[in-house]
Amino acid sequence: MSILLKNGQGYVDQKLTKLNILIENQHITDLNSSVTSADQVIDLQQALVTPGLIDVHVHLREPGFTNKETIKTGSAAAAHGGFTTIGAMANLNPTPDTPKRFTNQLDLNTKGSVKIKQYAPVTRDRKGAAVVDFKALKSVGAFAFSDDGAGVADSQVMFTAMQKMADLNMPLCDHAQDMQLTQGGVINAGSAAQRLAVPGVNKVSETAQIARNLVLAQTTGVHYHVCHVSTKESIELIRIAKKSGVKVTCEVTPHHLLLDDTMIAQDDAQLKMNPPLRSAEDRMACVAGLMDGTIDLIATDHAPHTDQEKQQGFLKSPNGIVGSETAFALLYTKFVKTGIWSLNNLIGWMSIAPKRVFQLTNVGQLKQGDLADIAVFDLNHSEKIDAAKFLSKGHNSPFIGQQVFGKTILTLVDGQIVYRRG
Ligand SMILES: NC(=O)N[C@@H](CC(=O)O)C(=O)O
Ligand SMILES: [Zn+2]
Repeated sequence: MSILLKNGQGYVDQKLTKLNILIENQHITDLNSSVTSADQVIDLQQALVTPGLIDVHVHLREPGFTNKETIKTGSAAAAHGGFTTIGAMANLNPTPDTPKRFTNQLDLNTKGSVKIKQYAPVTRDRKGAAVVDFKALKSVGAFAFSDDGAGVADSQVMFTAMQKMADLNMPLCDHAQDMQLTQGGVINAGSAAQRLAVPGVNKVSETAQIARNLVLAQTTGVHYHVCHVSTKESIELIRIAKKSGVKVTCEVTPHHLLLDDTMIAQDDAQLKMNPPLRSAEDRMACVAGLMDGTIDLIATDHAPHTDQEKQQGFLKSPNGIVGSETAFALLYTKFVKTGIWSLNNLIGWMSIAPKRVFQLTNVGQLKQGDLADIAVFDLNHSEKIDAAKFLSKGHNSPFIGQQVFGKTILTLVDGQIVYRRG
């Protein structure tokens, strides 16, 4: 089976180039082929071709919470967003915390239409008490470890985990949050929380946890990756740590780049997530952190919940918003179309950097000979974000109704079409 993607354009060696991509046996055999026929020929009409996007922070919810999402719907949503590889978090039921459970999880994950890299938790059942058998879980395919959804509270547990992971050369991905300092807050502690009279989450709950973990990471030499960084002070600490040689990397979500708590007008749980939307100053620090290299990559933290759950307001709703199907278009429209970032920057943060930071294998990056993991975007037309078009079960997005450029036209995984715009 061969596919010819003709009349595209994309970045090859940092230069925008015309592309006629020939795909044979799952691989890109030529980026600028002169052949005119293939089993399937698709005219891209000058659309943008990128390496398949990579999202290292996704919640797929299966098993345990399939009313919110399944592996099938979550991976279809990823493909709809141009993602060809995703990192699936371990806050599932059962938690994939033993080799047997982990192997069962990998079996379930084969239902997905994109490549799923599976996280294992740091502690048994993500309870923060006993560490898992890292070596055994690595040997059955864990690509990284995270208790995401909760921070690892106990310093000794974190220290032990980091020591063991350093020996195994595995990344520890930290949902950095001190639950005692969080004190039942539901949105950022600040003017919106005051105005709406709801309990606030003080930003020190994140920053203090990162400070402790950076010290432990420096001592152990582990690759310490901070998930969804959100405060100016956290970013400043990471900047200093990087300069002093700590092996630290971090990610930021689209929503922490696009939204802040000054935009919270009323009690609306589509704006409730963890970490919460911070101040305008924090948001600007996230943008600056990406641009100066302190923040390594963008990850969505796609966290689907049911409509019913999200209709309960700030006090009762669960944390989280969906992100897979809107990330590229929103960021392209807000930052690239306005000239703040180059297209190359955005592709770097959404594909090249995640592959490099996590040393992902079996992932193609738009090079001759690579696996054909490819996304194609329409940069010339704008559309309203419409929840009825989501392939995710979750509709919990604060971006519904926004007019965006950069909708996905086509996504291929190993040369197979996994999404095509109708
Ligand atoms: N990021 C979120 O707001 N929610 C995550 C878990 C979490 O990190 O709290 C979820 O699994 O729903
Ligand atoms: Zn998290």
